[in-house]
Amino acid sequence: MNIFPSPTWLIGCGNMTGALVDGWRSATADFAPVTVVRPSGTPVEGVRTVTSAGQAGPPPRLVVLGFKPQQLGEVAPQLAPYLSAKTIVLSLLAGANAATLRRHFPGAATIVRAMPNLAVAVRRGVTALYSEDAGDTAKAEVSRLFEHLGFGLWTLDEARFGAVGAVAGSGPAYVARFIDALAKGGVARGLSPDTAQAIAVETVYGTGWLAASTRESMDDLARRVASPKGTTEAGLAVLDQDGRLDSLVMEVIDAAAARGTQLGSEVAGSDGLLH
Ligand SMILES: NC(=O)C1=CN([C@@H]2O[C@H](COP(=O)(O)OP(=O)(O)OC[C@H]3O[C@@H](n4cnc5c(N)ncnc54)[C@H](O)[C@@H]3O)[C@@H](O)[C@H]2O)C=CC1
Ligand SMILES: O=C(O)[C@@H]1CCC=N1
Repeated sequence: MNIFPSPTWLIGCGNMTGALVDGWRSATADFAPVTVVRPSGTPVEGVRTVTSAGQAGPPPRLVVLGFKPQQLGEVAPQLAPYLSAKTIVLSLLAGANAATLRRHFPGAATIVRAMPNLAVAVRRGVTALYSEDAGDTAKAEVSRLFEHLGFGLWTLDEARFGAVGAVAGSGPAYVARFIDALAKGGVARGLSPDTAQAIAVETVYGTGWLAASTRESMDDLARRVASPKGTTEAGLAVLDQDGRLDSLVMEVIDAAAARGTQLGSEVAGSDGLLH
């Protein structure tokens, strides 16, 4: 399957870009146009890997930024000379807004922000996309990359992009914590840790699948589980008391969003030119 603009460079290949590569591989993407640029040179199975942009070959049509936001100020000047007026810069960097990215890559054709989550590795990810300057062709090229990796959506503004990131980008970590808490409940009642984790994972997986299949409200789904005066109702009374789960999750999302804003300011100042 040909989904990559030619040439495509992946700058950095850690947890997130690695998850994208896993998803693309399982979707049988053809990696021939792709080069991974990573200082460590650690090979990526089936993908040409080099240690610097200077070794990557002809100027890229697409560059995926997959390093840490804090590295933007260091990496952008090394990369910018290789980008042309035909290059799409696709940034995965949390917090680095479109204006900051544009300042770092003034010569690129288009700047697109993407906020995927780790489940792209198994092609069940959620990816928010945002651009202030992408035309239809660039949007189609970027959409093609994500359409086999789960649910992707272009957001109308950067605030909504941030909102999807706060919920879905970070979401797998929060869900992992909830699974762990469920499993601990099983261990406390005598299950082995392995069994407890397996049933907690399968319960969350099955519930997500059910919810996605029926499209019913979460209230209705919970009501179908909780028999009047039954066991679940007793559990839900604790979970719902004073709306404490809602408040806790709201605090969690607020904290992540606030860190995103803070990261944005740190990164905006990292070019040494402005602010
Ligand atoms: N981990 C996640 O679930 C998500 C991460 N992101 C974003 O993805 C980006 C990467 O995050 P992770 O993969 O989690 O981090 P990571 O630490 O696992 O990977 C970072 C990669 O950058 C590479 N790198 C370091 N210095 C470099 C340089 N000078 N030039 C090129 N590459 C260099 C490293 O070799 C490493 O492969 C971040 O900007 C993050 O905000 C976005 C959505 C979700
Ligand atoms: O934690 C982070 O900063 C990145 C962005 C979303 C998920 N991981």
